[in-house]
Amino acid sequence: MTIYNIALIGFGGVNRALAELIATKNPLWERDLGFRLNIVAVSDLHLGSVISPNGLDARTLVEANFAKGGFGQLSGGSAEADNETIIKTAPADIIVEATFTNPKDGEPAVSHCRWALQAGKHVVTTNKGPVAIAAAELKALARANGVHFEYEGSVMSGTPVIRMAEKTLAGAEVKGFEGILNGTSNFVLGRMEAGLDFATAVREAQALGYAEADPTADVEGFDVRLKVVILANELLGASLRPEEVACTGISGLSPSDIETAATANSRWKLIGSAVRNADGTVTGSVSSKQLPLEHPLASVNGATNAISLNTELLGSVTITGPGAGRIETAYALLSDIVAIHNARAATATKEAA
Ligand SMILES: NC(=O)c1ccc[n+]([C@@H]2O[C@H](COP(=O)([O-])OP(=O)(O)OC[C@H]3O[C@@H](n4cnc5c(N)ncnc54)[C@H](O)[C@@H]3O)[C@@H](O)[C@H]2O)c1
Ligand SMILES: N[C@@H](CCO)C(=O)O
Repeated sequence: MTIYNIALIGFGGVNRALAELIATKNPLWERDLGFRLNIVAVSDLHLGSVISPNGLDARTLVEANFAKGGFGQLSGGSAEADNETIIKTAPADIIVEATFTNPKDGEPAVSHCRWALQAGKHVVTTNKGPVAIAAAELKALARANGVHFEYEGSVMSGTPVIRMAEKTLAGAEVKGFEGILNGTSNFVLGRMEAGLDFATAVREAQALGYAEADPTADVEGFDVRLKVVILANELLGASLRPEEVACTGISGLSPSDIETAATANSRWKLIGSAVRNADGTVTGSVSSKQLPLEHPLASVNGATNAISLNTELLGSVTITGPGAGRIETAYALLSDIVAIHNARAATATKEAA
């Protein structure tokens, strides 16, 4: 049986949910997936950092109500978040990066990923910053160091879209996509349709763990812009940068806009899309659109996301599922670890043959 030692960078909603899953699901994973996870280090800006080479008890981590700097009370702990030391020196096979998404330059998460890959450690992340801004560099670094850089949860949380499009739809020739790629804004639009004001609806999305640390990114479309860049670069072979994608959000929509759309049998949706043009270039955009009720994306509600991939051989293929949420996103991290485990097993089999 394989044990993967993991270090959690950031201990907010998503990584805490992963620890919660580890506390209850390790026996199941051991039986069904062939590995278990052991948390050997955690670092969080608010709580501090801790290294325990033999492993920390996941349940204690989740249940203890640590105050600011609280990891300082643990054996091997410090009240300061020393990410660099943790990433470089903790005896971890996999670094799990789930700090806040910085839509401007991806930092400090880009550095976290770089340090880990240079140290020969796999990286799994739900953080959109490093993927949208530095994927090419980080993938090259991973290859050079014989490790993996995996980021399924950076788009549509645990709903498989990146791996599904790349592996299961290989050869179908994706030509473009359009989708609802932000759970918070979709949830907020639905709550406004139910009569709530914008600010209350955003607060609800925050309480449910859908929103970014700064929800401006959700409602102004910046979060979707990162996801459009990630998918365009990954699936359409583009090398877009976020500032090249035109972007408007939902904050300009008033209750009367929402009402007018309903009267016209339509609904507002924040749509992210990209298309490969005839000359081979790729154009991406993010904007709120009034969709007729019969449009396939009009009936996608709450924090659910959906994406329609336009393919040469199959026509339109639509994937729908959770686009945000703590456990849903922690599942994406697990799916990345499963991918690493399966790739290692395949290499071992090849080498043995
Ligand atoms: N919550 C979701 O539904 C969801 C879905 C997909 C992707 N994501 C992404 O996953 C990441 C984590 O999301 P979350 O919901 O857990 O966010 P969160 O705000 O709940 O947690 C982030 C944690 O990171 C810590 N942190 C911030 N900067 C740090 C630093 N420099 N060093 C160490 N710790 C630091 C914060 O103290 C906080 O505890 C974000 O990048 C987010 O965009 C979240
Ligand atoms: N804040 C994001 C999280 C998922 O990336 C959303 O609401 O979709």
